[in-house]
Amino acid sequence: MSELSPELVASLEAIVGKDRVLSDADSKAHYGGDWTRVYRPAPCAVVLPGSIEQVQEVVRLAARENLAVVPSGGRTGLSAGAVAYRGELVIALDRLNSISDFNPVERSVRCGAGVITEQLQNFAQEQGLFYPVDFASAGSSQIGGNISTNAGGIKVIRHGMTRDWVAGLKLVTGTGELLDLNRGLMKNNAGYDLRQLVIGAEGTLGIVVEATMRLARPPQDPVVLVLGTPDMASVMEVLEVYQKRMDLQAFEFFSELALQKVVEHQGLQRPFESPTEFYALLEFEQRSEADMELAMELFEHCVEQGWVIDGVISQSVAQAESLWRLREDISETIARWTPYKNDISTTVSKVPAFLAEVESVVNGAYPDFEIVWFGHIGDGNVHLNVLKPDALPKAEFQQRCGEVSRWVFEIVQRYGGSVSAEHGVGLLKKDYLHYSRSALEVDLMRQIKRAFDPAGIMNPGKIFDL
Ligand SMILES: O=C(O)CC[C@@H](O)C(=O)O
Ligand SMILES: [Zn+2]
Repeated sequence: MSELSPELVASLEAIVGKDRVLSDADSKAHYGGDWTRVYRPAPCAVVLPGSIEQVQEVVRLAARENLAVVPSGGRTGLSAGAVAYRGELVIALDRLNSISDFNPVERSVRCGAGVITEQLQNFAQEQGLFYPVDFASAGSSQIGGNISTNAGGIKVIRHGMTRDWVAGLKLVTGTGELLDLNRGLMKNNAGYDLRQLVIGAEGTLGIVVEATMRLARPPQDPVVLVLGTPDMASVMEVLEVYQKRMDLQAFEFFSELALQKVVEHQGLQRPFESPTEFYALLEFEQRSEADMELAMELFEHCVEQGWVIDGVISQSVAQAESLWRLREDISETIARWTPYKNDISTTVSKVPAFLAEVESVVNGAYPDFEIVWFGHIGDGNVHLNVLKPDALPKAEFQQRCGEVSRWVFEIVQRYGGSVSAEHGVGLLKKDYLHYSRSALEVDLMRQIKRAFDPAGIMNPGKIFDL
């Protein structure tokens, strides 16, 4: 359905208010898409409910009318999980953006689905606490969307994914009922943990409307090291050496090409003069002088072994932040080349062999394309971005990369890895799901979806087809 009938518009307006149903072209393009930029947004309309009850009423109406809905948060997703591409109704959660019920004993806080990640991070800081899930899009992404994609980011090695911080959540199912899952309990073995099913379900089971999020103690003075390494195998040696002796907050990596792009387009300084194939970025807490001494001792050991060629260590919080930009700004910087994205993972110990195989396949397959490597190597997760040459039409580029993807995913499958480590499946990785999940698993997912959403109206076509 590309346009809503006047009767449906009137029914929706009666629920959410007259100016909260949008059907102009700009609003449809804005709320109907995400950062994937592969699919053209084509919703029938956008509604902005102001309460949980209104979300329920809109979903009940949609179920009666057999109208598909797409929940929309900060729309920073990279797998088209929040793209309305075939006349769906977009339900944008922006107005459910209040933070309440802070509980210092539990170290938890209640967030509407539309609370921006950074808003929660700032709130935690005001209470002397810390919300540790962090990534470059934290200024736009919303808690409901983070939960629906189980967002990861740059501190997973230390603090885990969004899943680890959700103490409870409320979900509006495909029939418009409200589930209150786990209610903030630390221990609750009374049956299946439906909360965990909803986390990462990409809106296919219902709409997350509220969550109780846990907070952590803030880390002490963060120190950042950027180390230049001759190859990927050395990056992994460095990881092993540091992890054996220190509790790392982060262990990220990026290639020389990624660094060149970021330095050129963001006006940043190189960390040091000598270029190396790859760079590792480590963060640790400095609790005492001994931490710094240990970090330096390990650095010297890595240099002696030939795993590190050069390095820099932050001397202030400001310097730590500017070193982080070398890694965090990569995704946004390369967006101008409409890259073909892979977000693949395997278990950490298999990473060196896994990456060697992936590297040889992509280098052979894309002799004429620029390939940018970066990611959360300490979690076994790399982002492999292939940049589109300006002269090549988008469709042809996507098709060529899609063919190579199959070879990459065959390697992923052999290594028992994942075709989507943190960005989700959405529309973008749907055809490749079987490389990571068995037919039985996908069939069980379908049955679970039917139980939550019998009419099949919740973000249909995402992850798998019914
Ligand atoms: O753009 C990408 O491929 C990755 C984006 C994000 O997950 C990151 O780690 O920066
Ligand atoms: Zn990432």
